[in-house]
Amino acid sequence: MLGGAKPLGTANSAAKERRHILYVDAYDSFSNSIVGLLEQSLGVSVTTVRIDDNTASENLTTILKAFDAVVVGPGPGHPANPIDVGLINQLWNLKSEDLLPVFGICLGFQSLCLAHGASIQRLRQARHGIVSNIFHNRTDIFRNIANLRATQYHSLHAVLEDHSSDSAQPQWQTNSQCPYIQPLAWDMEDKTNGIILMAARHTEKPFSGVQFHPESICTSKEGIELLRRWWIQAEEWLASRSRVVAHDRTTALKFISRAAITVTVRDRIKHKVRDQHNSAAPSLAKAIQLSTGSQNTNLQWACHSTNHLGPIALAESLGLDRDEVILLDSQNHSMGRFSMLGVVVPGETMKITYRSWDRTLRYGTGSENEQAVQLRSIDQTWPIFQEALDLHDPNKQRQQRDSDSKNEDFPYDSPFWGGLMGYISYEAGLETIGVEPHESVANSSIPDINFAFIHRSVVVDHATGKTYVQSLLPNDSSWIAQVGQMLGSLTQQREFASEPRAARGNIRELRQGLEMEKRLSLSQIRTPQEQHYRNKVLRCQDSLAAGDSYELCLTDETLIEVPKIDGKGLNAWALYKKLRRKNPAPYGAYLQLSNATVVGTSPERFLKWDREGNCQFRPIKGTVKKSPTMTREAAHEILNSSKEQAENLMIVDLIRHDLSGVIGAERCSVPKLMTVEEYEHVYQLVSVIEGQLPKSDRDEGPTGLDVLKASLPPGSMTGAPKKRSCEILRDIEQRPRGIYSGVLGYLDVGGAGDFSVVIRTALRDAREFASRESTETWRIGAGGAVTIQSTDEGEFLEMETKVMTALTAFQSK
Ligand SMILES: C=C(O[C@@H]1C=C(C(=O)O)C=C[C@H]1O)C(=O)O
Ligand SMILES: NC(=O)CC[C@H](N)C(=O)O
Repeated sequence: MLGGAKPLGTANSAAKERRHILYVDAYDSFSNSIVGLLEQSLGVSVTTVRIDDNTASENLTTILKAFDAVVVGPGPGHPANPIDVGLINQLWNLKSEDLLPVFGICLGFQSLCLAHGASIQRLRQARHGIVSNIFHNRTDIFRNIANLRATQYHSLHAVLEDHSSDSAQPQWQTNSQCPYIQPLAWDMEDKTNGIILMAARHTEKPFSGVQFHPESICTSKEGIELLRRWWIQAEEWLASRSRVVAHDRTTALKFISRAAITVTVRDRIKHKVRDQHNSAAPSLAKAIQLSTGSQNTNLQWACHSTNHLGPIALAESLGLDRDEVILLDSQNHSMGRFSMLGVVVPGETMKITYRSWDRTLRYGTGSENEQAVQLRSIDQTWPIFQEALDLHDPNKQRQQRDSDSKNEDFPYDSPFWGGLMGYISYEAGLETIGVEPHESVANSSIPDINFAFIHRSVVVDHATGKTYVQSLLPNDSSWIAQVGQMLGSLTQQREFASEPRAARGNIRELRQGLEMEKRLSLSQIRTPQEQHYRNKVLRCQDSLAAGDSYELCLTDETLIEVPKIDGKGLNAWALYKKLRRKNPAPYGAYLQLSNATVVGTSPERFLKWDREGNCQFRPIKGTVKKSPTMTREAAHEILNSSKEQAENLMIVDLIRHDLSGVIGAERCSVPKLMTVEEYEHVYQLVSVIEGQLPKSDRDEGPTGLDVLKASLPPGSMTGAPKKRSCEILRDIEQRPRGIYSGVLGYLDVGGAGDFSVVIRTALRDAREFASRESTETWRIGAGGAVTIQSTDEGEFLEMETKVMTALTAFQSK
């Protein structure tokens, strides 16, 4: 595993001017981790440039004058394809006076070999997320390196001598086909592929590289050592040439697109301030605040011991099940602690939606006062949300009011005090990474961001049996008292369950249930057609074999047509109650908001952060269906196989990259790598990636929302590298995913947040519902990660297993 990397020669280099490395990013999902590793272990400063930055490409030699060395990163595609490597090719032809050390990783390494006579061929079986021993002769960058185990993510490999690739003997000398490329390491363990070139150097120029990934969480710490060896060599070369680096870097930086430069946290902060000046954020955030009729927000709250009263009974007693509402329901599951009810007050609660398709932000407390604002891009929405949260932050408000009331306490054990609740769709995520959605998204009326600003909330702590009733509205103590009374009587009722009341409740429930079952017995379920799905799996594998992706999370949609009776549809609340019974999960969700109905039981946390800035991702990758013959031990064995572990590892590395891009790689850790968790119908392989936001004022440093927006769409639903994988999936799936594959949760005014991945969830579109007379349509998305080791049949069965977890609610008894 990758340990904490210490800067090289700290004492000496502190006195010296920091060296500068230019990192060339080929749109990989591991780049930020590489940048972090370089900064940490070499004590250098890194600037990123993208392969397709035209201005940078035109001015590359000027840019290079401000750098000591270049690292060319991994990426999707083929080194012979100009689009996949962009400006990388220019590096191999630098004039002698412009020459500088270049280190290539994976695609960058292949490009180096290709430019010097090697042929690039497909592996017989691609190696994605595979960890193996690297065989080397302890020279050059491998000097003093003993056992190096390293992760590989490649479909292609460099062949230095055609016709001898089946040779079982590693070569260490140059050959006539590649007279300048000297091999330095090989993979000797792969029976299918034979020996594979793992590292090489140029014999005359300061170019070298590796085929594996030094930054992967599963690469041993010798990976860092190797980079240090390269760096020692690079510095020696620089000293021998007396190469002078331009001190004034402004000219060079002028030619690099700013979108790519912002890798370090420090740069991000500067950008953030600029973003906010540009946007319409302050006025919209103010409008949200003024919708309450007051400039001031106060957090009022009460805490009750409710003896483990669930949020369902509570919602029903408050009549919330009949209208718009958001319930985040952890069901007292071993993996979840809190349940929360966001109260949507008809005509009063501010709803904020954004559609990626037409880039329109809408907000208002009802359709009659809804405002529409045309935005340039989704980037402009985040400062609005952040500003609205900040305006309502009770701690900030208190500081502004008077500094003497510091002892006034807030319910710190409650993770949500109020704020934004709702979801962000998959297509909204696509917009954040610059991927066009499938064109049919234009037909959907479901917003891509769908939030309500929740002033009134109830939070149940299942661990302590306490319930918090909270309001951010001015003078709302009577509501708090009223809910308190309700809680009191519900708790009492449960303790001394008076027969007649319980019976009455049961009769209503029974009637509701019977009616639902009758409709469901008449419903039609259309699951994806097996052969179609299997063909799509094979198409995914074609892309994997070509080197365009390392893993693709393929998905499809199951449609359930339910007959309407007297124009009325299925009772979504009753459906949710049935689903949570059939498939208990820590991220149960019921949401009825702005044209969307969500009924879900997701097992997967996307991202949570607390008010102290501790962030946590919990990606799931690796699924085994439970059955009478599938014992826990057997499931463990399957989930420990190379196929499942590779699948999970790729996503862990991808999420480390996403998180590192915001908080810096040195703040990220992986406390849990590939542990098996048991759910109602499946075993899952789960990892935990954590990070700490830098301690700074929220106005300056990155916030949890910054981490969220930089990590969309969720990596476990895309595959890696994210951008190219999403493009491939769009073309294969031929449909928008909508809310499925998005994230759902809350942004708390106190600074916390928690979002699940929207899976194992049924969805209904209110406009579509209204447009049809006799039936309504529910949709359940499901899929799974396709890797080179998948079988099309296995993937189809896995998709079916996942659909079933949510489909159980639609099956009539
Ligand atoms: C795609 C789904 O699930 C995702 C894929 C998983 C996998 O490939 O094992 C596991 C959990 C989710 O991240 C789904 O449930 O529809
Ligand atoms: N990780 C990489 O850079 C992969 C390089 C290339 N696309 C391959 O698959 O071989």
